[in-house]
Amino acid sequence: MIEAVGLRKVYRLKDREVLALDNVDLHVRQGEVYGVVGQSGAGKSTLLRCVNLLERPTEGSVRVDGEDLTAMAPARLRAARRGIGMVHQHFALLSSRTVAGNVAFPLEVAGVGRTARRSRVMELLDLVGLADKARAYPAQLSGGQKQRVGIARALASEPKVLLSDEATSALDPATTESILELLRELNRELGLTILLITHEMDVIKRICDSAAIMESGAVRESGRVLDLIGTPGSLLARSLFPLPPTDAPDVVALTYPRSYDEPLMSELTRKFDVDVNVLGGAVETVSGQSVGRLNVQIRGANRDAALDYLGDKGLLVEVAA
Ligand SMILES: Nc1ncnc2c1ncn2[C@@H]1O[C@H](COP(=O)(O)OP(=O)(O)OP(=O)(O)O)[C@@H](O)[C@H]1O
Repeated sequence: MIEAVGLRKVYRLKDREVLALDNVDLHVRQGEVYGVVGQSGAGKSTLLRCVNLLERPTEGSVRVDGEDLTAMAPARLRAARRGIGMVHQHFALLSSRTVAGNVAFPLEVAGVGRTARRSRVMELLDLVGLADKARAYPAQLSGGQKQRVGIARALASEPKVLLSDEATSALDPATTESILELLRELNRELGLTILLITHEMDVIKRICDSAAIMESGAVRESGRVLDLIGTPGSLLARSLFPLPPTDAPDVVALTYPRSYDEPLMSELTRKFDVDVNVLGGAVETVSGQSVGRLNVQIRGANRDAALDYLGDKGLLVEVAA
């Protein structure tokens, strides 16, 4: 759905150059929620702006829905951009227009007639749960409601792809949760492909099917979230499920890359006669699977056989050095 290949972006300043993207590839499948995560300055916003060509990459190509945006003349590019919605961190609403007026704005620009516009705006407000706020002004809304307006406006031109630039960073945790829930629903119900950037690991855990970790303009790791969690040495797994340091003896870090029906820990104690003590960690639902990482102390004469057993079951077993 989104195929970016070999993206490089160099910003030329007066006295120096900044390499914001360094040979970045991105493959976002149709109908998935894809998260790009990284610290400030990693190049996430530049990547997002290069995907809809708000920023022209210095090198590389971007295809959205099979069309090469980088090769398009300006008029065709403007038309193609209507198929890509964008949601902003600070909402970017017009304060002098009502909620309905904000959502109607892209429809007006696209030349949609008044009657069709009105019914489309009400449909969109209904979709984001704001049908009763059509006549309110942005200043009368909460942050979460403003973002719902931003999302409705982004969907006005019926895009196939939604780009989200830190859509929840300015919101409190409960509101973040409800906006993420809304994005997930829109993804499922409309088949909308969502590419989001975030600095919050929790966003990846909550709604992303796939993810990329960026650092210094480059992608360090990318793929399906569950696959990455099951990959030895994964940065994503460590970032999603950080383990507190421990100096207790005989501790192993266990990564569960999927749900298990069988009670593995009690099987260990029964089959191998070892003592098992969970010291810390977290197990959470990601893409419908219970996955996580735990620090577990395993002691007894058959410890090595017990660890092999867990490895055979598909757990990642990392023995502290
Ligand atoms: N218009 C610009 N001119 C010059 N340098 C820029 C410009 N935009 C971004 N940069 C630089 O490019 C690098 C990547 O910035 P970018 O904003 O893409 O990172 P980011 O991961 O989105 O960070 P943040 O979350 O803080 O926005 C940084 O070093 C930044 O200073």
